[in-house]
Amino acid sequence: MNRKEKRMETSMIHGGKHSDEFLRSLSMPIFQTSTFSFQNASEGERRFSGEEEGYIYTRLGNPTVKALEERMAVLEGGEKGLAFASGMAAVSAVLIALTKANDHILCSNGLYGCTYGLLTTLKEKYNIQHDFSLMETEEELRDRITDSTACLFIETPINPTMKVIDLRMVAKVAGEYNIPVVVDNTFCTPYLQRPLELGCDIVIHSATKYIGGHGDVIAGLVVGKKDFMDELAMNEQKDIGGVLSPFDAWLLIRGLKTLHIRLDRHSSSAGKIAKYLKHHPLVNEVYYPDIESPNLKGQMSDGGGVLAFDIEGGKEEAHQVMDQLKLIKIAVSLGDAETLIQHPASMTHAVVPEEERKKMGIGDNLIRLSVGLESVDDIWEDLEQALNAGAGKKKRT
Ligand code: MET
Repeated sequence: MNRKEKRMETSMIHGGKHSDEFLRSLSMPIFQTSTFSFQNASEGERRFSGEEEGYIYTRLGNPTVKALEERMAVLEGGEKGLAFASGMAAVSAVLIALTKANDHILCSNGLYGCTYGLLTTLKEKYNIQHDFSLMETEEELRDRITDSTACLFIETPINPTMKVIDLRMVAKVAGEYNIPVVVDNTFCTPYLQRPLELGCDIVIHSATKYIGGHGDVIAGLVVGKKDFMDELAMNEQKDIGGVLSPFDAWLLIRGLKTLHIRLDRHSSSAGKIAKYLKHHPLVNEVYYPDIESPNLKGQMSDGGGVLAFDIEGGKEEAHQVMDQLKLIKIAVSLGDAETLIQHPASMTHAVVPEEERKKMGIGDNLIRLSVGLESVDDIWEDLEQALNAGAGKKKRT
């Protein structure tokens, strides 16, 4: 059976490694081992030289981790996947692989705070410059590309402003200059958006979020073309060494099996909450992807589970609303069964200087919500009472 031909929901459960290899175990076994012994010294030598395939040491490869990597490659429609110890381990490995000193990285107009922090480090240490582009038109994008641009790094939807970028347009322009396009697909997962099919080159995930889905693992994933991924495995993954543990890989394999069902519910609940919020008098603006927008041409199959909104006031009012919540947890992260709320300006994006934050559209009154799997009515009841008790109290006085 050619598993690549199966539909997405089936591939989430069966894609990649065939379990027949492991005593027909239905669930992928956890190879909780640091190393693999050789039958003799010559076998060890052959494996190290690459003359013979086989496991050596878990930092260099592990069957449980490989099963996850193969499944992700199938789901993203890529040639090869690699797993990392965190989303940031994946981002840093890819950016280090694609750049050298004095290069330039062109980014979407908004990035997760730690990705921004990494770019700052690369600039300070290796003079790798970065710029932000709205990526709304071909002209503006062309203007921002320089002779030193080594890659485009894009979040879509952007964390936390939820702005979406037309990946087909970006991939077309970048292709004219032969510049690789890297997409952080964390908010969508391949179930909602497949950047490689739209012409992009490398996909990154914080698998901590929807792929894990249960708030119990920190992990990162990368999918791309075999040549690039082989280099990434041999250099940045192996030698920097931010690899995923076999147990954490197993948690992600388990998480993937229900990803489609979870995301259907996350999306439908988030869509409803976005609508309710739009009608709330104390909410100024709601940010949730408009998948019907003409430039997206069906790029996203659904809106996903994250939204953001501006309330009346600033940081103090935002914190006040959050402090009134009873069911919803104040926590950074997203994609969990639990609804999570956070204040980007003082939490996930606090490291971004205020001026830069404002340019990205992250005001002090912006709140991000990751809509969980609880009853949508309970989520809304909690949010509504918190808005009324927090911001409302302030407004009335
Ligand atoms: C350590 S801060 C945040 C974690 C995660 N990337 C988020 O956006 O919530």
